[in-house]
Amino acid sequence: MSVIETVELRKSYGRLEALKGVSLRVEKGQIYGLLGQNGAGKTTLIKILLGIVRLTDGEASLLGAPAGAASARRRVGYLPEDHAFPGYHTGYSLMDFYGSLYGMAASERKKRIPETLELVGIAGRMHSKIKAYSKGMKQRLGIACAMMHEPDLIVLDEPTDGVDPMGRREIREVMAQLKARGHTIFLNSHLLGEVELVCDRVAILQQGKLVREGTIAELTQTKGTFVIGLMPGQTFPVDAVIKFGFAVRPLADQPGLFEVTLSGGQTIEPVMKQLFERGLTPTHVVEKKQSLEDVFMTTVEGAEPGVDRKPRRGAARPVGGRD
Ligand SMILES: Nc1ncnc2c1ncn2[C@@H]1O[C@H](COP(=O)(O)OP(=O)(O)OP(=O)(O)O)[C@@H](O)[C@H]1O
Repeated sequence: MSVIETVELRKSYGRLEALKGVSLRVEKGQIYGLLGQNGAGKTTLIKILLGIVRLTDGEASLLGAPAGAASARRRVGYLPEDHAFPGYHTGYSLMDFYGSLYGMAASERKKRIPETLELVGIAGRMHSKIKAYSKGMKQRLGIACAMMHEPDLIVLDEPTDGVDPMGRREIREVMAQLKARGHTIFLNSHLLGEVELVCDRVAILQQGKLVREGTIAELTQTKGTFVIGLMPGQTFPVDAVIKFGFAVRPLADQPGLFEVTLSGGQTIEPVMKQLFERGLTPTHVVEKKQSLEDVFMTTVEGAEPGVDRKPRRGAARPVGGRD
């Protein structure tokens, strides 16, 4: 049984189609990232799963039950985006309040609150007022509230929003610990570097459609593109390599390195042969990997007419090649 499953999920708000047939599946124990530009439909999908809004068509299930069923909702923890906890509460009193909403007994809350706050690293401040907490502490308190009742699935909407790099790393560690304890995490975040570090699988939504889905390794793999560097003072034989049908371009942001792209069943051997025959010494030969940000930008490029995008770093135009 999948933790989350949607099949051809559609949602319209009046004439606006926020989701246009989204099918995805999240398995137990995964950290699953949902990506997309503003307005792509991420929050709508989460709200349907949690029964906050109704789907228009298709199917959505949560922990084996139809989305929104009370039996499944009880087994979910949710950290909404832009939450604002009352500053007069302490971390402890807020969690006590949440625990009572979850229906937890007082004795259970007394045990569970310090344990959970310990796990997210703010147990030492549990009796301080929330108004004195930093943004990172508030986010960690939000995660603690979402996981207090030991849910099977934890839905985190922008958990690292506004948090400094150190705090983000700590939140990543909390997510890794939750995964190790068997929780499934569904993460909605704009911070692609974070997502790349922590997620097992990722889905990219674009204007209500699922346009990419896979493991981080699958999505970031760039088959057939190599980055080659030579000993200082040596010149890369660009023309000779192009003659063999490879595309070559210097990397604008890494002087001395060249990107060589293979096509149609080529291997890198002829390029290496050219280098060795010329007495050149390659000091760097690495098959290129894209960052998740590159994948995301390539995927959504041109999606929003009129948006002025900055050129990506190192995105010089390739020369040569057969395509
Ligand atoms: N209650 C609503 N009524 C009408 N339109 C809505 C409503 N909620 C969302 N929308 C629209 O549906 C589309 C998807 O919105 P949604 O909030 O799901 O996107 P998102 O990917 O979560 O965006 P963001 O990253 O900005 O939070 C947007 O065009 C939005 O304006």
